[in-house]
Amino acid sequence: MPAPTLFALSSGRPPAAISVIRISGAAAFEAARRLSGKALPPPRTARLRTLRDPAGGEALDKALLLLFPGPDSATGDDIAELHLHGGVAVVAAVLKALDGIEGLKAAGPGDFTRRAFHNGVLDLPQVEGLADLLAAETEMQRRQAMAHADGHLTRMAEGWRERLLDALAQVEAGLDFADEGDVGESDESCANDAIAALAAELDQVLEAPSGERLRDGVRLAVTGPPNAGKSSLVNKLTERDVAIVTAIPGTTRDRIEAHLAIKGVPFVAIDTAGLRETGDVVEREGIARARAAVATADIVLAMAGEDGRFEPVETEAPVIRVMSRSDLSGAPAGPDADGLHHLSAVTGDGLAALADRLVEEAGRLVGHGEILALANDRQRRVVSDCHAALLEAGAAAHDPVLVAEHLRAALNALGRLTGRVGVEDMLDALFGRFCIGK
Ligand SMILES: Nc1nc2c(ncn2[C@@H]2O[C@H](COP(=O)(O)OP(=O)(O)OP(=O)(O)O)[C@@H](O)[C@H]2O)c(=O)[nH]1
Ligand SMILES: [K+]
Ligand SMILES: [Mg+2]
Repeated sequence: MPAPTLFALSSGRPPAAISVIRISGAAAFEAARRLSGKALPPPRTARLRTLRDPAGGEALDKALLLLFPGPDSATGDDIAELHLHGGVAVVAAVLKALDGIEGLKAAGPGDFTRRAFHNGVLDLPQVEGLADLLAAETEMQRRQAMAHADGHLTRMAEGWRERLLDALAQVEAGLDFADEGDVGESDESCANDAIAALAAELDQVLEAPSGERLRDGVRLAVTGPPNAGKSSLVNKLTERDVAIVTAIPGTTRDRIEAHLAIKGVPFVAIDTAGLRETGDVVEREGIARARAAVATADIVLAMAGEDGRFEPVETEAPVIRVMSRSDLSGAPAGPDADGLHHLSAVTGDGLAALADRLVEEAGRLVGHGEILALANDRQRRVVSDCHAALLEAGAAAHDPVLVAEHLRAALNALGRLTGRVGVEDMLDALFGRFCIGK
């Protein structure tokens, strides 16, 4: 059965100056012809047309009509695009008219991208990159996502695949000629070198940060005794009033998370309850949550209390020690010889130095602006499977039959990376990340 022709509003929610409706599939051009009632414009050339309801002939809007013939289109199918006046009723009327055309069906979230995947226009890392691009909020996220949507990992994986196929061909040639003395010998040792080299390369890729943290934000927990100035600092860093600040110790009870970007690096700042002994059950729960936030943070900002003392911090994450109120203490703002950051949440002095330090610490998790090979944990898992299979192939070097088997397992892992094999179970979740009309 041929896939239905899908339509959807691809631009944002009306009212807007302009709204774009996309129709994708074998019946797209016929639907456009029925709406516009005239000869279709040449491909990729916009023409002004009066759109009419094919059912009653009523004029619905004057719109631009654009056609993108498959397979060189965003979905690989024929696509017709209608650029309408973005009024609520205009868009609703055109969508209703499309719904009335036989063979057309309203698209669900990610349906167009799913079509592009099935038509081979995009592979899985590109689809993931596209989803990340639509969600990107900071400059570093945008650059990373765009590189992946553009095929950064796809090209790397293609190179790995070719090298694996080469090695496999050499090993198999060795097997075929095994009864003819030492014909396959040199091929085999060539293959073993190639396998070792690729394993070393994948090892480096796996060692480097993956884009997971870049996507979700580096988790930055702020901890310390009551009145240390934690909430004041979080408000200052995020340039918003996210947390209540008062002179009363024990003001913050709950954990408060706020997103912010420093030099394009995404962070999630977590304000927490001040650490102290207390009989108050609510505050005690807040302090337990504070400790949990610190234990799972990527970076911890430990702030000194008003007496200048630090509470012990239990975490594996790097800890940056901060002393606030430099405006009162007169301490020079910025890091001192011990790496202790003096700053003022009132004047903002010392904040830039702290921001630089945070970006530097975050580099180990999100890189320093270079495009990361792996964008997420799924990609990391399959590359790790591929790497493990290569190590097994290396360990089995004495037995070409086993080597070939492990190389096939490595190829299978690469197939899962690009979406050529065995990924059906994760596709629904992935396409569900898109909006309708994408
Ligand atoms: N002068 C000055 N006052 C500050 C500074 N930072 C915080 N304060 C004041 O110190 C008091 C406590 O600040 P908060 O930000 O509420 O401290 P906290 O650590 O969040 O306190 P709890 O939530 O109660 O644990 C408030 O009155 C702030 O205005 C600073 O850098 N300079
Ligand atoms: K307080
Ligand atoms: Mg607070």
